[in-house]
Amino acid sequence: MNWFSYRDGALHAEQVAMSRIAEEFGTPAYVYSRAGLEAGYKAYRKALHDVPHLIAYAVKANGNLAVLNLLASLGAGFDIVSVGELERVLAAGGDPGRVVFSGVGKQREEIQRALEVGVHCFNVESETELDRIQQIAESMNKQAAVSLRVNPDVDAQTHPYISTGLRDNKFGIDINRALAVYQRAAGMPNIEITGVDCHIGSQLTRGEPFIDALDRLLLLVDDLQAQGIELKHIDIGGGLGIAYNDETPPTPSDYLNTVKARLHGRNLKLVVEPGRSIAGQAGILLTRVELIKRTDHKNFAVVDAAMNDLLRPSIYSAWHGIEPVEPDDSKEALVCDIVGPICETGDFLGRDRALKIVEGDLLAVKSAGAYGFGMSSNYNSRNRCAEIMVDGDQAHRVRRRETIADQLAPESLLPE
Ligand SMILES: Cc1ncc(COP(=O)(O)O)c(C=O)c1O
Ligand SMILES: N[C@@H](CCCC[NH3+])C(=O)O
Repeated sequence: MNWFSYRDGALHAEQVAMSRIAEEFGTPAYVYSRAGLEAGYKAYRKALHDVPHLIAYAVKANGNLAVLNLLASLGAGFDIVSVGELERVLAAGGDPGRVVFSGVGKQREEIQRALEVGVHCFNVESETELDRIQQIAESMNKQAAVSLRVNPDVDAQTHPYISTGLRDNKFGIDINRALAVYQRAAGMPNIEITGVDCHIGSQLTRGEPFIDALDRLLLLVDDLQAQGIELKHIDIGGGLGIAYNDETPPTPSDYLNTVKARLHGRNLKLVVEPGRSIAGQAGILLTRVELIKRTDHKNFAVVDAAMNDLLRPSIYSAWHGIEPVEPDDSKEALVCDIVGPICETGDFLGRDRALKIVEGDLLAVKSAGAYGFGMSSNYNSRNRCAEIMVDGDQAHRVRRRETIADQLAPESLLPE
């Protein structure tokens, strides 16, 4: 389902025409749909209404403050991987008691801050980190709630760069070591064991790898119980994919019904960490065709967005739907690559697309609500673009476009 649809010959986000947004706020711009974000979150809430649960939205997918604030107001918790993400959650009104802290390289100051505000738990990714948390918690005279992120050695069948549950990946504690690490943790005075966690990758389009990983985790839960270590929660991570093109991932409810059936009869709160499946389809990148470049071999539509705005096509060869905002059949179809102005051949948003476009037309790059703005950069000293949230018939700017002055301000010169 997509919250961007065509009416009166133009693409609308809910009731606002994209051409109006381009006029008012300029391009390129990310445009999010409040209704889409709400629906993404509520799909999880509905699927989990009958079991104790925590929906910890993965901030990395889209950490815009208005997005976080909206999700917090709906009751979401958050999965964070840095103190920066923690501060964003707090600034957006999120409840630290509903935050899980993941990541393989948590720094001392980050652990300290998380203990200070009282996060729900740390998803611990190594024994070294466990020792570090014990040490810091002791120095602060606090108890640290801890869940071990286990690496179950399961192939998520996704792009290798975003697969995280194989034993060759840097994430989590080898499942074969987990029992011993739990036993060590149980003896640490400032550690409170609360759960177990795994996250095997992102953009999974089949349910089997999730269930495979869950089954392995449940064997561990049973072993722990036999050793007298009782867990309060099981965190199955995020990772559910979306349809960028013709993929057919399970819906949250299909996926979670299978999970709930597996957990039936166990006294475990179910924690999930979805990112993409909440925000992905609720955003587009709006861009304008600067010029059309024709050669004997190939045509290029050079647009005003680039790989610095949307990196996914460049680094994962990811496919995003690209469509004119005002489709016009009277125009001639042009087979072209949609490219940005950046000095890299890898700077493309789409390849070999047939588009009926001329210079000046607006394009929508679809399914860009997750891992879009969050992965953007200032490469080639380009300004990071604005973010707009459409709410019914209103469009609000929820982050202004940077200016060159913003980029120059923090720089310092060597003393003379
Ligand atoms: C630990 C962790 N949790 C949750 C997520 C969210 O994943 P997704 O956006 O695929 O749901 C990620 C990213 O893959 C992650 O690394
Ligand atoms: N950045 C990735 C997803 C990585 C998920 C983070 N663990 C993407 O754009 O698809």
